[in-house]
Amino acid sequence: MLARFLPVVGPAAPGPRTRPPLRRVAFAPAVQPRRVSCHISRAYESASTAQAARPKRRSSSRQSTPDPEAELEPSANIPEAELEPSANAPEAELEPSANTPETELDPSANTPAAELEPSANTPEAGLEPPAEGPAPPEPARSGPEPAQPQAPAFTPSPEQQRAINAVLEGRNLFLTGCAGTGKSATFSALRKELVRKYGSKEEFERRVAVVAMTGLASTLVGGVTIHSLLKLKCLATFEDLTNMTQNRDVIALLYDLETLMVDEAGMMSAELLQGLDAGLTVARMEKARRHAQANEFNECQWKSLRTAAQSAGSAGEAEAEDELWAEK
Ligand SMILES: Nc1ncnc2c1ncn2[C@@H]1O[C@H](COP(=O)(O)OP(=O)(O)OP(=O)(O)O)[C@@H](O)[C@H]1O
Repeated sequence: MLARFLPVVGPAAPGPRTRPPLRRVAFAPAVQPRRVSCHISRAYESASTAQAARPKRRSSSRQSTPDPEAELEPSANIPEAELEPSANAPEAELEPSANTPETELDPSANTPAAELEPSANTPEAGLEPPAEGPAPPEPARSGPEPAQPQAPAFTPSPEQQRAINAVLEGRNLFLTGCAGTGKSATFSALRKELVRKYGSKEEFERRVAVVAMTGLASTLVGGVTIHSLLKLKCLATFEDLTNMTQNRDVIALLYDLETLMVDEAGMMSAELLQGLDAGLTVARMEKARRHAQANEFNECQWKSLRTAAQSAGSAGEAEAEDELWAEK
């Protein structure tokens, strides 16, 4: 097998056999991309662990259960029939007239198992039956609601903060890193920072577009798919992309855009990237054209004002304006 990887350099040279050095194939890119790494804090771990281990509500009414594991996860270890004492018996044993088909039974006697036992807080149904009498005291509910463990506020690591600052300063950023290094967390933190920067949701949506390559990913990052943003079909052809740059709605949308956040940008095809670039270029050109038009408009206004002043006979004012005009 090793021979397959030895470089073939021609016929073997006579003389002492020296093993040529093996060539190393480097898979790492020439330019090492900036990586974002993070350290999951202890507080975060303990919070999530506490949430996972939090016993379910009904375990309070089953404190006499000897098995501690069963107390934590009753549904995992105990069959559903054993959860309620009255449910131990099969349905046929619950009612003397069990042989009768269910449809023919008295409704009160033929209630399904979940309805028979109002106290059966089955997790599947999650039913809270109407209280038919005075409710038994429940120590867990009588006091104040126990505080739910919450995930601690996200504190970006220095690397993550550097990435966020770069975008806030208006620089282009390509964020990459291994799985679980905190890219998505940085993405969300950056989104929050931009919402804070623009003050309102409307302004944020006008200035920032958050897109992803798939519908699910776009939902997770609180954005839309890039195809939806650019009004493209799923499998956009080159012609579609060209048409997109002439779509006034799309250009109007890109016109005000200051930041484009793309999740999983590596999934973007070269054509799509090119189309996006073309759309943004057209939008920028349109902006420059309108700006120039606005300046022209100002000049026109200035001229008409000057003409109006002259016709009004205020020669002094007109001369002053002439001087100003000459300065311009
Ligand atoms: N600064 C931080 N402090 C505490 N926890 C963090 C921090 N950054 C990331 N995490 C946590 O690390 C875990 C992985 O982060 P994240 O999902 O953002 O990684 P990722 O690089 O996007 O991973 P993947 O490439 O698999 O999507 C998450 O549980 C996240 O909450």
